[in-house]
Amino acid sequence: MSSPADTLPERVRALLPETLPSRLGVAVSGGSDSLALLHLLVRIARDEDVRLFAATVDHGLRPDAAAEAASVSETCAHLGVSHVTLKWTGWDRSGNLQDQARQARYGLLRDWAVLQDIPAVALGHTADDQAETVLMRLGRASGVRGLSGMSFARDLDGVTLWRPLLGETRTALRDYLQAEGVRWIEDPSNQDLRFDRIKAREALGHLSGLGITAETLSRVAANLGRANRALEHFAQESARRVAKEIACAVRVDRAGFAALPEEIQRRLLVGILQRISGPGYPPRQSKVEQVVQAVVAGRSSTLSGCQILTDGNSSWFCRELTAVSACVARPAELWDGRWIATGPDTPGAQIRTLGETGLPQVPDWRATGVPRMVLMATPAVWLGDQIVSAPFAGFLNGWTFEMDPKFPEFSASFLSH
Ligand SMILES: Nc1ncnc2c1ncn2[C@@H]1O[C@H](COP(=O)(O)OP(=O)(O)OP(=O)(O)O)[C@@H](O)[C@H]1O
Repeated sequence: MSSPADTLPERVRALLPETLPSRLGVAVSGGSDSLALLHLLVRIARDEDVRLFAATVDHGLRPDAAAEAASVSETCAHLGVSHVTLKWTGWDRSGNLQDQARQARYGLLRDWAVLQDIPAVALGHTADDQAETVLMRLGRASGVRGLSGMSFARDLDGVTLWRPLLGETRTALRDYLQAEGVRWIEDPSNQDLRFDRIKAREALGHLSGLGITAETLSRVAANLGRANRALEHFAQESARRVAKEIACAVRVDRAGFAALPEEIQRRLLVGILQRISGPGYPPRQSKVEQVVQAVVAGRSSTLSGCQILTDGNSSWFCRELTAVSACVARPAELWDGRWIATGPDTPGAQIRTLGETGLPQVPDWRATGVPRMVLMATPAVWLGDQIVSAPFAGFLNGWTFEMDPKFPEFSASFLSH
């Protein structure tokens, strides 16, 4: 890290996959990091017959933003890289502006990439960003996953994000730009101490006496990233042994679960909850601990729109009936954001929970071996008050339900995305 600027291109190339896609995106704000990334990728793309596409998001929040985007556009034209400015106009003047702007930025970049048939977009996060992330997460008492910081690659709804500068310090990148005679834009919000990231940057400057620097903290992140991958692997293997997906629910063998280390129990629980009620913010640590205890002790509980029921040696994780009882969809529409029904053309058919009134219409539901509460929260096909099909309760009548293929398979729920 912080090694000489003249070997920077080789170091960055070595981090990227061996074969690059023929169309590669790069997100350029105009600051030193992403501008260095642009220049480095131009060199790489030229050597490897890759077409580079750059995008700048104009959040419309600072008077200079449009001029900055125009300056990036000019630089790109000079380098022979096609460039677009993506404008964000969506702020409703409520909520956390930084957070909304960031989410909007990723959304715009993702949609642009999909539209342009660009499978991967490179971002200019550096070792300094990584160190600041780790420092901020220390303040939130994060665990192994959080302290692993940002990963090199991540999926953003079908587009891969790469961070090839994570091993480089901002100083090394600025040295490189200076050597190349490139000028960058200083973002004034980088001085704004209202932002935690800027506070972390400031604090980092006072910790070097303890050997805590951008380099060491980003190495800590890399070490913990490796540990995290090992834990994910173990969690995935454990899930295969003690958990099984049945009828929109997950059945967990309580004895197997109780024998697992606490960290793995927690990871299993969070993965299962997100599998059942869809991705979202992970539940709070204290809540997760309570539910782990409840499963081990055989008590029922609820969390994140899921119901956890005990049935002999098993715990069942299913949708909480009240969380889905108002969900109504037509066949071919997503039910509860995830399930799609396919069956014979039935005008007027609706997808609703099987519920208390539907279950008695399915005489053989007990043959499934699935608890009543679990089945009641599953989707069924209705025509008025009549059940047409309840596949999870064993009454198919020509219908099936499948999870939207955009969701990964169950065992992938325990891996970071
Ligand atoms: N306005 C922008 N337009 C295009 N790309 C941007 C813009 N802002 C940031 N980026 C991209 O994101 C990278 C990281 O910048 P920054 O740390 O400000 O982003 P962030 O999205 O807030 O990061 P994080 O993912 O940690 O929240 C930049 O190097 C650049 O590649």
